[in-house]
Amino acid sequence: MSRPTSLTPPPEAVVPQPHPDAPSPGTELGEHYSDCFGCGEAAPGGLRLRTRAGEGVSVDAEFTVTAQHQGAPGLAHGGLLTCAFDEALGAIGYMLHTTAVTGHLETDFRRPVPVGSTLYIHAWCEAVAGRKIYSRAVGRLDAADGPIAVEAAALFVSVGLEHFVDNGRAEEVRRVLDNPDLIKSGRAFEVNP
Ligand SMILES: CCCCCCCCCCCCCCCC(=O)SCCNC(=O)CCNC(=O)[C@H](O)C(C)(C)COP(=O)(O)OP(=O)(O)OC[C@H]1O[C@@H](n2cnc3c(N)ncnc32)[C@H](O)[C@@H]1OP(=O)(O)O
Repeated sequence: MSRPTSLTPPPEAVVPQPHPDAPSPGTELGEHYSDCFGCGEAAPGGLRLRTRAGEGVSVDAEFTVTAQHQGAPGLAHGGLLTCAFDEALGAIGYMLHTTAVTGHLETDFRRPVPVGSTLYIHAWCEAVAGRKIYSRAVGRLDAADGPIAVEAAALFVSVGLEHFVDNGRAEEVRRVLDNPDLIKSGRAFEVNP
């Protein structure tokens, strides 16, 4: 048996079912916040991840690597690839109807990801223990059944709206509270000032 880590679900963890109000498989999840670097349309140079609800507690996402995402010439920066996985893994919260933030995230880079390629990410929840959500993801090059380029494992922690209101910079928080449309509706996040 391998050594337990912070990514090892505790014995009391359960395999979750999708929330009864979770979006059905194939539903486009859209951006969760217009300025989000991972999914927002308004974020300059952002990843613009496109995410759909998957089967069970899972999501599928696509990320096309542009010249703005380079680390080495013509190759994606590893940190930005990790960002794409953070975003996809975070979207699992929609399937559980909770808002969760990353506590711990590990990424394994298996092959280089060239500019112009599209990473097909499948992310799923393995277990939930109280507020702790244990998830994994795999990213394949240029097709849903393409070669594996990146794998990730994460622990997310469910938080309330106050996490964002209390910790975010006041001007952005105020802007969102004044215009809840900036946080997309029809998702797990409800902004009720
Ligand atoms: C204006 C309104 C707008 C609203 C708009 C909403 C927008 C919705 C946006 C969503 C966004 C998603 C975007 C992508 C995902 C990010 O990128 S999120 C950004 C990156 N992550 C962060 O900034 C999180 C920073 N960390 C924290 O805030 C706090 O450490 C946490 C994670 C909330 C936990 O703190 P806490 O709530 O005080 O809870 P705590 O008791 O410490 O931990 C709870 C449990 O988790 C365990 N745990 C916590 N961290 C770890 C860790 N790193 N390793 C192992 N175990 C851990 C603890 O041991 C504990 O276990 P138990 O004792 O229950 O067994």
